[in-house]
Order: sequence, then structure tokens, then C-alpha cells
Amino acid sequence: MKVAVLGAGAIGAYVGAALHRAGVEVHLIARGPHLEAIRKSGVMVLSPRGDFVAHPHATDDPSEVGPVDHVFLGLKANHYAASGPMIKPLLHEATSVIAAQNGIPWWYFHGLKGPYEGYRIESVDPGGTVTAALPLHRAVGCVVYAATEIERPGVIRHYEGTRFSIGEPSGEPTARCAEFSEAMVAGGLKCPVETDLRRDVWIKLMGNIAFNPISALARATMAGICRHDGARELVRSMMTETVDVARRVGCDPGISIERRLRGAEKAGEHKTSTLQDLEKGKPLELDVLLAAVVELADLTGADVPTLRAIHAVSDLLNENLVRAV
Ligand SMILES: NC(=O)C1=CN([C@@H]2O[C@H](COP(=O)(O)OP(=O)(O)OC[C@H]3O[C@@H](n4cnc5c(N)ncnc54)[C@H](OP(=O)(O)O)[C@@H]3O)[C@@H](O)[C@H]2O)C=CC1
Ligand SMILES: CC(C)(CO)C(=O)C(=O)O
Repeated sequence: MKVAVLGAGAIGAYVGAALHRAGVEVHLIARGPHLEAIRKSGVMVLSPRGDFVAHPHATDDPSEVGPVDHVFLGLKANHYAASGPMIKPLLHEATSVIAAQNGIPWWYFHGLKGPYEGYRIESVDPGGTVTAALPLHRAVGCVVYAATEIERPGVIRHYEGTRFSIGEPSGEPTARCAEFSEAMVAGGLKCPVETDLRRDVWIKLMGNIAFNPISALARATMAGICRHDGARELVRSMMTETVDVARRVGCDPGISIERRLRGAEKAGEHKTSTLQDLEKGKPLELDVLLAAVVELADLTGADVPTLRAIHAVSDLLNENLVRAV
């Protein structure tokens, strides 16, 4: 089995290192000083589960890699639309694209029976550009329950969590999912193949939709947000509105707000990936989190005043960041 990790950043390099450790042929696609450090010294993973170094092949040129069985997409979602030329050399007829993405994926309504089947979410897939780069038949969903960070070029700090739930948009238990899952497990990760990954998407999103923008706006860690009574209440409101939207598009996350809050609290003094991006002056990955759910609220008639307000201020923050880059 041959795997390319396109966007071998905090999550991608962590997964690539784990797969390589399991004996999989792994090619990391990265860039800049991070790529140079990996080429020189490999990927060093610092983890409470034990540190290790892996030396997979690393490049910035996908045509050096050629077609692979699975592309693990570790890019931020706002890079998906432009990823077409990068991904093309990696594809053969049956290559799957497994996207480790927070928020609502571009494939969300693909093959979902009901009134919204085939609906394209503009804030996730503007003008169909993401679907053009990442064709729907190749898409395998992945919900990431791990927290990692690039501590310095070539060095990944793993904080907690090893679960990468995967699943087909159709819910079918396919051979391609089974093959990837087995390799992940061999690499020491958890990789259940779900028949209803959309439920995981919403459970994860209940946390990200609140913690990620608040963490950037307040420059607070997950635990810091939970400790502040007002911010904790804000998280509750955002989660409640999100669950309403999820149910309106036919998915009940089936978890209480308090349980979800306690789960997020366990991440401790972790800086969300959005806060990490803010600190690095990078654009924020908020369209697939907030804008997408506000768009779905408009589609379904849900009342989401808190999501709308936080979306407006975090969008302004993002606009200012993008202007400054
Ligand atoms: N980090 C975490 O704990 C979690 C992340 N996620 C999700 O995982 C996904 C990835 O996040 P994360 O790993 O944190 O993001 P990172 O920014 O750490 O990783 C993305 C990597 O892709 C690289 N990249 C971008 N464009 C190119 C290109 N054209 N060629 C080569 N490399 C490129 C980036 O390089 P550069 O820095 O130069 O732009 C960066 O190293 C996101 O959707 C995120 O929401 C989900 C749960 C937890
Ligand atoms: C906070 C965390 C690790 C889990 O909710 C995450 O998904 C992110 O940083 O974007």
C-alpha cells in the first residue's frame, strides 16, 4: 500500500510518521523550512505515548511520488480548492482521498438520501471548486480526535487523542476504508470505520464551532475558555444552535451539551488549530466551521443568533489577517 500525505503539517506529518512506522510506503508532501527539516532529520513526534522519529520520503513535488492508493489530505480546508494540480499526479483510477478536516466536508450531502441530497454548500465548496479538485467518488471522510502542533520545523507535538474515524459518504464498509484503517491501527492509531460518519462530523463540530473562533478572538486555550463562566455559557449557546441545525439536516449528534463540553475541557491548555494559525499570522479555517453552519441555518430556517454574531466578528478578524499577509 502506497500513501501520500498532501499537506504534512501538524496532523498530516503525525499520521504519516505513524503509518511509516507500521511499514507503509509513505510520501510526505510539505514545503518550506518544515520540509527541509524533515528531509534532514525525519519527522520527530513528541507524545505522551512515547517519542519517536520516522524517516519517510518527503518532497514538495507530487510528480516525484506518482500515483498512490490513498491520499491523506492534511491541508487546511481553505487550501482544498487550489489543491487540484498538486493532487493530480497522485491519482490512479482507484485512489481514495481521505480528508482530515474539521467542520462540514465538501462531500456532506453527496449520497445522503433526503431533501438536501446533492446540495452544494457554497461556503465549503465555492462555485464547485473543491469538488472539481477532489472528485466526490474519491472522497473518504475523516473526523480527527487528536490534537497536535508543529512545535518547530520537523517536530510534531502530540498532545492527546489518537482516534481518526473514517467512513464513506454512502456509509458502506468498503475495502479501501478497511485497508487504510488496518494500516492506521498497525501504526498505533485508532481508526474505526463508521457507517454514519456524519454523526461524528457534528459531534466534533459542536466543539470546533465554539472553541476555535472563541480561542482566536480571546487568545484563550480550551481549558481557559471553560474556566470563564461567560465564555462557557457562550460555548453552550453555540453548541445548542449547532445541534438544532444538525437535526434540521437530518442528523442527531445524540450527545448532551454538558458531555460534549466536558470532552473538550479534557484537551486542557491546548491552543486550537485556529489560535495556532492566528499566532502564525495565517488565514483562519473558519468557513467550514461557522460560515457553513450559518449557511445551513439559512437553508433550513434555523434561528442561530449566537453563531451569526461570532461568525461576523471572526470573519472580520480573518479579513484583517488576510489583508495583513
Ligand atoms: N492540529 C490539530 O490538532 C487538528 C487539526 N485538525 C484539522 O486537520 C487539518 C490540518 O490541520 P493542521 O495539521 O493543524 O494544519 P497545518 O497548517 O499544521 O498543516 C497543513 C500543512 O500543509 C502545508 N501546505 C499548505 N499548502 C501546501 C502546498 N501547496 N504544498 C505543500 N504543503 C502545503 C502547510 O504548509 P505552510 O505552513 O507553509 O502553509 C502546513 O504544513 C485541518 O482541517 C484541521 O482543522 C483537526 C483536528 C485537530
Ligand atoms: C481543539 C481540537 C484539537 C479538538 O477540538 C481541534 O480540533 C483543533 O485544534 O482544531
